[in-house]
Amino acid sequence: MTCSQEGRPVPGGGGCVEATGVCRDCMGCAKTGSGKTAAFVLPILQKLSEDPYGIFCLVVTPTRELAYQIAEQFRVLGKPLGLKDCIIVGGMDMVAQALELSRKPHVVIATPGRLADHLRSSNTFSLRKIKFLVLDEADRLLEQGCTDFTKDLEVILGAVPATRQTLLFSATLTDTLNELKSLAMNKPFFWESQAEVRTVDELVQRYLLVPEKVKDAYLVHLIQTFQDEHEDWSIIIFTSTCKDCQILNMMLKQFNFPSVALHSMMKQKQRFAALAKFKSSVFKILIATDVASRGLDIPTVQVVINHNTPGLPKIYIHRVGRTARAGRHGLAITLVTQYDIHLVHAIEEQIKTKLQEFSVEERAVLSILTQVNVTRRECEIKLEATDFDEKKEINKRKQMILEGKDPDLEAKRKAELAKIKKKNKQFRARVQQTLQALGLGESYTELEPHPGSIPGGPRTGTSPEGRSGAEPRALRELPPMG
Ligand SMILES: Nc1ncnc2c1ncn2[C@@H]1O[C@H](COP(=O)(O)OP(=O)(O)OP(=O)(O)O)[C@@H](O)[C@H]1O
Repeated sequence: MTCSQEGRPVPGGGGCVEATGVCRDCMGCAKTGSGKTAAFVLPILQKLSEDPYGIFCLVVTPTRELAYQIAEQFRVLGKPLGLKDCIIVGGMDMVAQALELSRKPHVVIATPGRLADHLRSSNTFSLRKIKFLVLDEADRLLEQGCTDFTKDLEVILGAVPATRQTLLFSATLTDTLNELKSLAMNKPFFWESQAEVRTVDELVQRYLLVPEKVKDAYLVHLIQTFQDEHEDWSIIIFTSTCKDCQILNMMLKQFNFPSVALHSMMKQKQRFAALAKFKSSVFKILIATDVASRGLDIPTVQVVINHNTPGLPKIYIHRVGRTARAGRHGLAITLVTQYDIHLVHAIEEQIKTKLQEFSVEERAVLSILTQVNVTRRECEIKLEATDFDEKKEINKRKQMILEGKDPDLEAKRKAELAKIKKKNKQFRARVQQTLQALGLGESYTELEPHPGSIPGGPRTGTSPEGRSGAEPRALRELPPMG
């Protein structure tokens, strides 16, 4: 493959070694499951074979599971070279890691937080001689989301030499291109796979319009159907929060589904164990937060279900990319409530394709509705009896302290904000009452979302029943809830 500078690949272009022999930094953007890992592992191993020493290469990646997966690829492909690697991630023994680092492995694969901790606290190893710095899922590493890596990255970038080759990879690089360019120097070579549609052709993408309150019944019905019809299929269900992930797992277990959970509030050993059980197909259902949405390569995954519609199109791209990998086929179903329709439109616009409706037997959903809702409530009560929320609070406080914030001050600010919001709400309610008393309430109630309707006109692939614009049947036929 050859390229143009900062452009798409062009025939006969110069590649990433300039005429002067100096290696240019590289930014690689290709669809999920297309083999980006091997695209950086193989050239690094080739260079390592010419001049083997440690520490030769540093790979930084956002999640611990991904670090282990990348290390596995280095091990398999680097076996003939007698490659020595070292994985530096949080949740594992820091002393053992320090010892491994001091033994000068050829390749270090790390998550930012733990590596920065080692750099701050230890002088038994050095990254001053590395030739390659790889930032896998580079856009995530630079994002300032719920986990902000920027401070740790500063420490890491301060510890690596200026003369190095930096390689940035992701399926969604383009949105953060300008920030990434500041990391990649010496006229970065930018390679982007040419395709209008940003998801793979082998992926069938569907949405299922469901009222918020009956979402779980639809989920249970979908899983039951897939289990009955395709015994060997593995399914990943993505949820928005750790708590939801935990509750859904408890709930599915109550229905005797073989499920495991993966989220950041679990101990690292439990996380690895859950993933291993799912990878080996001992458990066919993985319920996960976005900690599993990037990079994980599990060939047996046939279906991805989004229990919540992702708030950002790029999260959607990575989540659904856990299936239909390396030329295989896969199915992604996104549960969409009346409040999420604008999110679906944003996703469709980004991926340049329309999601089509997935039709289900609604009578079957209705038949399990009460049982599912009661089970969920029972699981919620069980979880409330544990210290799950308390643990979350402790973790939050720890994170704030690490970020240099005062947790008590932050709590006070949050409480004040909530007070202001409450006052605003009361004020709006009073205005609404007054308007209604004057017979002017109509224009305000129009702002409320109508369950089941899809603003933005009819969609492609609507089922023959033509649910677009109409209230879904399940919503009208719901039996009274217990
Ligand atoms: N040339 C190849 N031929 C066949 N399979 C390949 C090839 N290169 C890579 N693979 C396999 O394709 C799968 C997906 O590769 P990989 O995990 O690197 O994808 P990716 O592009 O990094 O995806 P993501 O964006 O989701 O991280 C892996 O199982 C890998 O072993």
